[in-house]
This record gives sequence, structure tokens and C-alpha cells, in this order.
Amino acid sequence: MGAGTSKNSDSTSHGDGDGEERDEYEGGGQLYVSLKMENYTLNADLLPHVFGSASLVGSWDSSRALPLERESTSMWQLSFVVPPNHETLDFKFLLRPKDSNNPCIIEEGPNRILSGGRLQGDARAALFRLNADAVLEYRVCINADRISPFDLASSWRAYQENIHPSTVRGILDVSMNSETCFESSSSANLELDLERYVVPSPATSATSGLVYPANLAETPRYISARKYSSESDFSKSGDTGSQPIGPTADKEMEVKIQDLAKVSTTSAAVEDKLATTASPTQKQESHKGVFVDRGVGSPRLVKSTSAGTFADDVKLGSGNKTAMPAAAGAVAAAAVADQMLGPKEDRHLAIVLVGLPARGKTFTAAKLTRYLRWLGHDTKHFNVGKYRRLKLGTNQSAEFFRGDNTEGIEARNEVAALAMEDMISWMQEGGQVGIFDATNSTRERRNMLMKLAEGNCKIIFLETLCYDERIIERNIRLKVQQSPDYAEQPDFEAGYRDFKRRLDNYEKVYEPVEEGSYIKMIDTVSGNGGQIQVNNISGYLPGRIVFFLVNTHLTPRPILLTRHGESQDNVRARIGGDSSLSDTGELYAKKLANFVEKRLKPERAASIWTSTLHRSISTANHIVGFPKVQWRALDEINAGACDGMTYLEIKMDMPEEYESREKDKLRYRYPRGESYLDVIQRLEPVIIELERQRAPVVVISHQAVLRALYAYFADRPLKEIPHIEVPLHTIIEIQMGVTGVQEKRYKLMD
Ligand SMILES: Nc1ncnc2c1ncn2[C@@H]1O[C@H](COP(=O)(O)OP(=O)(O)O)[C@@H](O)[C@H]1O
Ligand SMILES: O=P(O)(O)OC[C@H]1O[C@@](CO)(OP(=O)(O)O)[C@@H](O)[C@@H]1O
Repeated sequence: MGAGTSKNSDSTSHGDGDGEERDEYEGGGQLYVSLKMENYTLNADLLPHVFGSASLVGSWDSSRALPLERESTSMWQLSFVVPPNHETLDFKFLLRPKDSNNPCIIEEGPNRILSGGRLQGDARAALFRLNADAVLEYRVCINADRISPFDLASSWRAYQENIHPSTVRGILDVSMNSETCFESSSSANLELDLERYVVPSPATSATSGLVYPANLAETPRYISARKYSSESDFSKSGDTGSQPIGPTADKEMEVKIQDLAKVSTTSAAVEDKLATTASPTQKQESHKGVFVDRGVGSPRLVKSTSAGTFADDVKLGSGNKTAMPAAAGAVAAAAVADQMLGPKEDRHLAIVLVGLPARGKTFTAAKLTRYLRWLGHDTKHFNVGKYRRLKLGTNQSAEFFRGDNTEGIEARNEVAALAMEDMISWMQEGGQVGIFDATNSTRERRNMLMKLAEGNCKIIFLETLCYDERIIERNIRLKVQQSPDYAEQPDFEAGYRDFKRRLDNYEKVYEPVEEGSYIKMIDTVSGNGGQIQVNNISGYLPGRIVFFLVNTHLTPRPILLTRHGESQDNVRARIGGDSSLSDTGELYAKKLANFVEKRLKPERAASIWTSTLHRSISTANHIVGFPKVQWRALDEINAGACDGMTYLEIKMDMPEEYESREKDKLRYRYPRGESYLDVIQRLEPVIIELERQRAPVVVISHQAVLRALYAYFADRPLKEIPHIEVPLHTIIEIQMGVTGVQEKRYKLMD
């Protein structure tokens, strides 16, 4: 943190403290409430919560109580900030059973009262009556610290210590203005109805939340466009155009999909074609389940046809199938690091999902694919369900999935082998990471896959386990709604019953992964953090994948992306620089503050992230009540020798530079500056942090940076990034949720 201008707070924990400094921070102070509960007799089924009189803690509605987060095996904690002029806060702890059918258990005794920033009474224990004979006791520790905005920012900084935000020109790198610091001019005031400002999102917007992610996975090779019939997955998902729907939909696949309206071939022809794609050997071996206990990372991997030279291998994004481009020597360092420096077997990596149905495998596969592609790793998602539907149709009942249905097992193994063969062929052409998405729930199936992969790629199993019945129930319902398997089942309840039976069939034969290299995600979406277990994982890319998975979760929250208000340099059409806002930009800053206040009011906590440049920091100036964090990583693309010039000046004075950039804007690096690929690499920690945050975040940054960030959420290919439209004075709201990402745009100024 910058200059230590904070005043020390007077702790009022447990009602201690004389309160003489009560008014010290009035008008500027905050009350930082920190709650801890400790109990050594582990009862994982009861989750500590707090509820009380303020809406922040649910207005005495136990269903809206705030959960405490697990800090260690025995300790739970929660911190929140109460506005400076808060009224008395009455609250109580409660234990919420994991099984929602059981009632909450509210602590015994009177309400706890926090008044004028002081806690009344000294109850250091919370007693919960489980039944007539049993009482569960938690040790509690409550701190209510009146602190200056600077202290609050400082504690925020401590919490964020792994972010390394920078300090610039004496401005605190983390700050918080707690009171309105601008006169609300009528022109800056927003109408209360935010919907008025909604503008349409582009056709390529972030819509994964609306599309079942399996539909966006790879389509089997060798199916010529003619072979698509109206029975295919694409027609099920509502696509009738010449391209599959959704942002990632098979953009680079060899098969071009024609206008479905013009295609008359039947699904039988597709089946027929699919049936002939498996090699005879593969067909014979597909379900034998020969046990190949070879672990992973077979030295034979280097035999892959594409494992020849580095230049042959490197493909930045899935668009460029040639060797390294000449464009100004630009290279996405991380995208090639493992290929150049890492172990050879990392060149082709298969992440093989394992798990019962409705455990988030396809969701996780799609998300991981998006992340790795964005980083520049050539990655494809192979969904065996999609292969099955294309080969066998969508109307397989639960019986088909019985563990003793030999025909069903054979058919399922066959489509799995087909998908695996496609994946390996693609890797041999230079593909780097294949995400193989199926239940793969028996050892026999996994052995078959390991055998197919032998000498071709390294396999890491990624098992998703979930023991939270409420989440499983929610997932089942989502699946019945979303999966093409039930697209033709008009009766939801009938679909639901069938899916439950399918699940039972899988459960009977399920064998958790214990072999080879694996990552297990255990209850990672239950809200308590869950666990990630890893076994025999090494290498650059696997490490990165684990780190990504550790940080992602499903807590719904919005991420608001906006450029700074118009700057003086924008008016003069000069790039880069560090100018202040124009009058129009100032007005936007005020409107933005209004917008943020209105939009995020219902949210419990949020933070504002800016770059370290004036125009970004000033755009956040009027936003009050939320911590602000400056990130150097959010600074605009560094235009190096061209900084401060207009595009016309560059064209006239540095024509070669201008032309190089025109030719390959993604890879072009300004002399002594950056390329878009450089920007993407430096934004990776920002993406991880955005994934990790559970509260809303407002990112006020710059055109190039926002193009890169937006591309991650909207799953846009690398090559499109420098051309994505990110207009001034527009807010792109990315809603992260249990079905994926959705986008909404607001334009605040005409
Ligand atoms: N790690 C996870 N554990 C449990 N549920 C998850 C996880 N990740 C995502 N989900 C939820 O599971 C829902 C269904 O996921 P899906 O990927 O279709 O399941 P599967 O492929 O395992 O059948 C998703 O919409 C998401 O809300
Ligand atoms: O990559 P291009 O299309 O040049 O866009 C990036 C440019 O956008 C600008 C405006 O022209 O960003 P900013 O949002 O910071 O104002 C320049 O500073 C920056 O160099």
C-alpha cells in the first residue's frame, strides 16, 4: 500500500473499548465486521451462517442468511463492511443442514447487537440445540473495527497480496472512497430503470450459458457436409445456418456444414458413415478392456508425426496451421514454452474426464477448452455424447446405459473409440490438448482409452465428484432441460425419471479413478471450496490446468467491463499516452458511478479494478463504497515507439510498421512495445483472479485489454481479438452462472 495515511482503528471486539473515538471516522469510516466460529467436533452436514436485521444479512430471513467460509477444518469465518451510518445491527448465528429438507438450527439466547459500532454483551460461545439431549457449542469471536477507508483498503490489499497491484504517482494502489464526492448533476443522473440503457449484444456475444456446451464440441471427422441431416445435433440446438451455433462452434474443423435446409440425406447415412470410421482393429479391441498399466508419459509419444520440429508444432491458436509467423518476431511466450522447454510428452495432452452423469464434466471440459485456447494452446473438446447422438440418435432410454446391456456397452465403447481416434488424428496434425469428455466411469473403459493413447499422447484423468444432493438435483434438472438427449421429450417429468434411471445404472458400475495421473475435483461447487486432489501431475501445462481448476467456481456474479471515459488523447486520435478525461469522459465517469451504484446495490460486496493510467483511475473516481484496486496488468497495450502518435502519423512516418500491423495485428509488436499476444499473456493472472472472485467486479480498462478479456468470456478465437468492437461509454456485463456465461450491454451515452 502507498503512503501510510491511515489512522489506527479502535477495536470494539467483544464490546471492549471505550468508544471515545466513535465519531472519529464519521462520514469517512467504515465498520469492518469479522466473525469467526470454531468447533472441533466435525459436523460437515451443518453449515454455519449468520442472519439478522440488515438486508446484508438476510433481514431475518434464514433462507438468505450469509454463509461463513471454511478457513480450516475447525474454523469458519466471514467479514463484511457495514456502511458508516449504519443503524443497530441485530444478528444471530445459525446452522444450515446440507440437506435442505431439514430445518435450520438457530443459536440459543438473545440476539447479538452491534450498535454504534460497538458490540453489546460478551457471548463468546454460540449454542445450538440439536435435540432434547444434545447441544453443539461453537466458540465465537466477533470483531467490529471502526476503520478509515485507508485501513479498509489496506486489509483488502493484504487479502489480495498475491495480485501485486502497483503504486503510481503517490495514488494509493488500493483505495476506497466512502462518500459521494460529486454533486449529482441532472445530466449525470441515470434513470432508475437500467433496462433503458440496454443495447443489443453482437451476434458473437458470450452465450455459452444458453447453449448446451456439448453442442459446441468437435463434430466427428469424415462426415461430409452432405451427410448432415435434420436429425443432427445442430438442428436440435436450433441452428439452421451454414455454421454451427455458438462462439466456439467448430470454427476450424475440416467439415463445413451446409445450410441444413438444403440437406436431404438421412441420419441413417450418417450412421452408416460413422460405423465405417472405426478401424477394424479398433473395433475388435474397443471393448476388450485389456489392462495396460503403463502410467502416463510414454516415451513413445515422440513418435507422433507432428512431433518433428518445433516450428512444425507451434500453432498459435487454432487458426494458424503454419510455422511461426514473421510478424515482428511476436510469440506468445506461454503458448510455446512447454513445447520448447517442457517435457516432450507435454506436446500432446489428453484430459480425459471421468464422472457420473450430471457432475459437471461437459461444463468443465468446455471451460477448460476456452481457457487453454485463449492462452494460445491449440485445444479441442471431444464430447462422446455428441458422437453417440450422431451415430445412434438422441432417443436412447435409460436401458441403453445399463451395466449389463452388452450391446449398449459395445455401442458406447465404439463411439468412445471413434472420438478418441479423431482426437489422436488431430493431435498428429499438431493439435496440442484434447479434452475427452465422457463418463469413462469404469476401469475397463479407461484402459481401452489408455491403450488407444499409448505412444500418441499423455493422459490425465479429470474426475468430477459431487456429494451434495442439492447440487446433483439441480444439475439433473438442468441436464433434462438442456441436453439434446431430451430435446424430443416434451414431458419434463418423464425425462427426469429416465435420467435418474440412467444415473442409477451408471452408479452401479462406477469405479473412481485410482490409476495413472489424475486430478479429482471434489465438491468444488458446493460453496465451501471443496477439494482438488492431484496424483502424479507434473509439467507446465498440467500445472497450469490444476491452478485454473482450483480457482474456478460456479457462484453466480456479474463482471462489468468498460473502457475509461473518453480521454483527451481519444479526442485528438492519439494512441497510448496518459492523458486525462475529456468533458464527455468526465460525464461518463459520473454516469458510470450512478450505474454501478444502482446495478451493484443488491450485491453484498464488489470491487472496482482499474489500470494505473489516469484515464482509467479518473473514470472510477466517482464510484463510492467499493474497494478500488489498480492493476498494471490492466494498462493499455504499450505502443512503444508509436506511443502518442495518431494512426495517420504512423502510416506516414513509419510505413513498414504500419503495414506489418495491418497484416497481422495479433502478433505485431510495436517497436519497444507490446503485441496483442503479449497483452493476453500478461492478462492471465487477471483472468484467474476474475474466475476466483465470488463478488462482482467492475473492470475499467482500455480498448486492447478489454478486447483480450472479453474474448476469454465470449470464447472468441485469438485471431479475432484485435478486431473485436469495444466501444467507449458502453458497459459489457458478463454474467457468470451455473450454466456458463451470458452477456448484456448497456450504453450510457448517446
Ligand atoms: N465440478 C462440478 N461439480 C458439480 N456440478 C458442476 C460442476 N461443474 C459444473 N457443474 C454443474 O453441473 C451442471 C451439469 O453439468 P454437465 O457438464 O452437463 O454434466 P455432465 O457432463 O457431468 O453430465 C452444469 O450446468 C453446472 O451447473
Ligand atoms: O489495437 P488498436 O485497434 O490500435 O487499439 C488500441 C488503442 O486503443 C486506444 C485508443 O485509440 O486505447 P484507449 O482505450 O486506452 O484509449 C489506444 O490508446 C490504443 O493504442
